[in-house]
Amino acid sequence: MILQTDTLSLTLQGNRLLHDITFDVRPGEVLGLIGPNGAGKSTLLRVMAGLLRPETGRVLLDGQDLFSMPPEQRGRHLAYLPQDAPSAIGMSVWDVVTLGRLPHRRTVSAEQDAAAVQQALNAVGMSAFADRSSASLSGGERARVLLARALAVEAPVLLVDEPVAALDPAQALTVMELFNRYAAQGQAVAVVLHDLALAARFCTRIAVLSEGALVSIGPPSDVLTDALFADVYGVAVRRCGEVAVPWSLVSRNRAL
Ligand SMILES: Nc1ncnc2c1ncn2[C@@H]1O[C@H](COP(=O)(O)OP(=O)(O)OP(=O)(O)O)[C@@H](O)[C@H]1O
Repeated sequence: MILQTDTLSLTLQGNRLLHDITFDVRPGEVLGLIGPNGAGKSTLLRVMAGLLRPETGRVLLDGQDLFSMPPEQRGRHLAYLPQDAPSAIGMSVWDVVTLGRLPHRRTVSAEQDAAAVQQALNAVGMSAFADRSSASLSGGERARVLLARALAVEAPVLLVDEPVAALDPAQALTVMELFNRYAAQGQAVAVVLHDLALAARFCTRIAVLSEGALVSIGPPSDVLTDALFADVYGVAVRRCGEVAVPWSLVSRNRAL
């Protein structure tokens, strides 16, 4: 399924959070959403997930307006991992991941639900933790369980907000490889990232948000230019092979 935004704009409490955003997330791709703190990435993802209505513009899923879809249908088509998912105190890991099956209520068998939960736990390497209380997990373990909850939806479109922020380098690579595998199976993945080396390596295309506007979109090598780093982040980079490493502040005032 293809998820498109059409001239989205949103102002909340006098702040213009999104301005005239038109782009799409296509089946078979991992689209990286990057940009400075406060650029509007999470807000955009929430609108794309149908959780926040845009002031103007539309979100279309295979051409159908997302906000006119019954919530359970929308929930089966779109899986969303928020940046700050609350901890489910007292629930087991298995039960937390099972929450991802709620949109399928009464449409599939209990065995199918259990198989999806098991597969999601396997995918993030957390099946050995199934019976543990979610309250007892480390930060990185909790992040992987919450990702498993989104994977358990088995949705054709996956929207994930900073899924690797709490992960060590090996786990971060594992998760990015997982997104590439999902995309190779035909799913559309949109992922908010701050790690630009991971974005360059694993994303099919990168969309750059700055101050609520989409300032660039395309393949990583076209988008991640020295000018982009200077203009959007206020940093100069050093290049180590294909990887651009933030190296110095172009303007200390701008970057702060
Ligand atoms: N309900 C709201 N009312 C007013 N302003 C808001 C609201 N929600 C978010 N904002 C503001 O909108 C801007 C964008 O927030 P958002 O969380 O989308 O940024 P982000 O790009 O995801 O940032 P980060 O990289 O720090 O997570 C921020 O300046 C934030 O303070």
